[in-house]
Amino acid sequence: MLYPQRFHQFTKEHTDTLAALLCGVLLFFGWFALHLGWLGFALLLLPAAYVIGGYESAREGLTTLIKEKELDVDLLMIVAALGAASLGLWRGEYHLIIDGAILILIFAISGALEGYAMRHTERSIRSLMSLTPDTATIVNQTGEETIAISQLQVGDEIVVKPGELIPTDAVIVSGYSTINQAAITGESLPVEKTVGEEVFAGTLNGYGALKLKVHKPAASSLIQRVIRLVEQAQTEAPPSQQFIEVFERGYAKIIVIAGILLATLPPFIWGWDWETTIYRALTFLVVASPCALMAAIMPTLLSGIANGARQGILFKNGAQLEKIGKVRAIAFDKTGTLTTGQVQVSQVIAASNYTEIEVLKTAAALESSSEHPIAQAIVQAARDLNWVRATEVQAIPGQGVVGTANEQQVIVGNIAFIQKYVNKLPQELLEIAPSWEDEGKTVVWVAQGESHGDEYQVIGIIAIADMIRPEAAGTIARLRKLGIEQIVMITGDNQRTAESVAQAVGIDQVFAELLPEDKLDVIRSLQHKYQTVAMVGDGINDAPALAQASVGIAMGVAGSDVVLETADIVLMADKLEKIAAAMELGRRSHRIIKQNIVIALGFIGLLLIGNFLGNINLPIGVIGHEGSTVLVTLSGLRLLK
Ligand SMILES: Nc1ncnc2c1ncn2[C@@H]1O[C@H](COP(=O)(O)OP(=O)(O)OP(=O)(O)O)[C@@H](O)[C@H]1O
Ligand SMILES: [Cu+]
Repeated sequence: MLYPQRFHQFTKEHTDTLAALLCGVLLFFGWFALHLGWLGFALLLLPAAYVIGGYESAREGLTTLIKEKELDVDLLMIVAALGAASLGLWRGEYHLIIDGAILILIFAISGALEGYAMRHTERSIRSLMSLTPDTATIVNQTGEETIAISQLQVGDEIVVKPGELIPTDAVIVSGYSTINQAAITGESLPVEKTVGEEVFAGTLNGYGALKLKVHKPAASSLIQRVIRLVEQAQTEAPPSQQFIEVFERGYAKIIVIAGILLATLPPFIWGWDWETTIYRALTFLVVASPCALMAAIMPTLLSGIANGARQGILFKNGAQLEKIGKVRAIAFDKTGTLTTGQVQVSQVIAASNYTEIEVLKTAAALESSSEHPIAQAIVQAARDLNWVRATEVQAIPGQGVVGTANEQQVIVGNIAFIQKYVNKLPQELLEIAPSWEDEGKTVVWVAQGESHGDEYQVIGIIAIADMIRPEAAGTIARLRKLGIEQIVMITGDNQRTAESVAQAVGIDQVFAELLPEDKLDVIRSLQHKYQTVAMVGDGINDAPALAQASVGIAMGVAGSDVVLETADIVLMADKLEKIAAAMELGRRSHRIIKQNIVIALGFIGLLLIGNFLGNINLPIGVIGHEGSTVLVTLSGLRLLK
């Protein structure tokens, strides 16, 4: 049964192409028959060409007319073609029927082309989905069993053999392997993954056998969410397209009114004969229609989205593709964006009377309840020491955590946070901290005191080191080359650390020690000056700023869900240099759209003048009009490359 089903799919996908083809063949034989003088035969073939080529647009046009009481341009085309045919029949000038059929044919071709652009986009994204297997091998008491993905439950354990596709998002519980994540990131270099790390549905397992634990329902796996996002992208028209659509509807009405006037008045005013009058009115209807203008934007943007998806750049809608090309200022978060965010404890120094072990243990007791990367680094460093998880832990975003451990009130966080509790910081630590910060490290202070007492004491400081992304400096330089006027860093971390990183990557303006809402203010003030501002971030603390920015860009897919939802563009490949690629793509699409609009308006203007001066006949009008529509569509498809 595979073959008929495939055939069915094939025909479904290609109906408009087939219709155009069939229309062309019928038209050709109709024209031939007419030349041989077989009138009856021609009058059989040509109407068939009309029906097959025009059916789809007529149906759509009539639906819009009836349901929304709006005129669309497609309907005008059909009316013009039918008008030509009627005129031909009435006057016995059968070549007019051919002219109308040519109109329908080229119209069908441009529709097929547009459909092709749509499907191509969809396919680039669907190809992600087709990569996920339908079944998974689950391990239970009775051994291994193959079940459908839809039956997987959270908590199930599954095995994935070398060379197999990962069936659903899950966490590795045993084994080690290299995984090709190209399906979601566009990056074919395999990444190493081991126990505790997350693997994604649709990615390809390398040489290691893995045992995984399912930690979220298959339907909410990353790839499914991405597919949903893209489906949304296709249904939401960007503002420029919306504008064109509103314009179209108003314009279509004007054309109809003008067309009716042109078809009725000239015989009375200038004494034209009826045939010339109607012929010119029909030509007017065709050449004045804004088909080419309609095709100027969407195919281009869809092609751009498809192109981005292939490179691991996910545009959530076409508007963002247009916008990122216009960005004049860009703000980067530090941790996890300019740096890898895989932070590590590099040094620990205890205050007098305490030991380094105590500092780490105390900090870990609290940080084990925090999600912050710093927290994870501290817990990791203290993994071989035995400590008891603190109680009453409270995380204060952008500052630190407080809680109770060993019957003591403990505070872990940055210096400003600690100073709220401790009056006098140890002099020797105050001297060391800045030198760490100058190396780009973050200093975490740990203090403790009697519960409910007010005597807190610093017990030590911990240096947290992060690695600057190797591609960061290159990306900043490339953005400067692209003419971005302002590049800033905004971070919750302290000024010295921030400046050290900024200097290393070539950013000269730094806003440090910001709370999440302060980041938002910085974006606002940048927008005031530069209008279109992009923000690049990865953490929850960046979400407000990402939402405020004209273009919010999220790094990587492993980030938090909030960020994935808030951002307009997701760099799935987790590579900074994709920002420059996204901008170039945005600018190219902007350029192509502008060219398209100029071409479209140019053709409409020329043809209108030609028609008015009376030296254009219907076939030339049709070819000029529909030809420019096809030209503009094809020009948009350039962006696929
Ligand atoms: N759980 C925590 N443990 C220790 N310190 C913390 C914790 N959470 C926040 N801090 C302190 O607050 C500062 C700001 O944190 P925030 O999460 O806003 O930004 P960040 O992760 O340092 O950097 P960025 O804003 O560049 O992503 C941190 O640099 C750290 O000093
Ligand atoms: Cu048209």
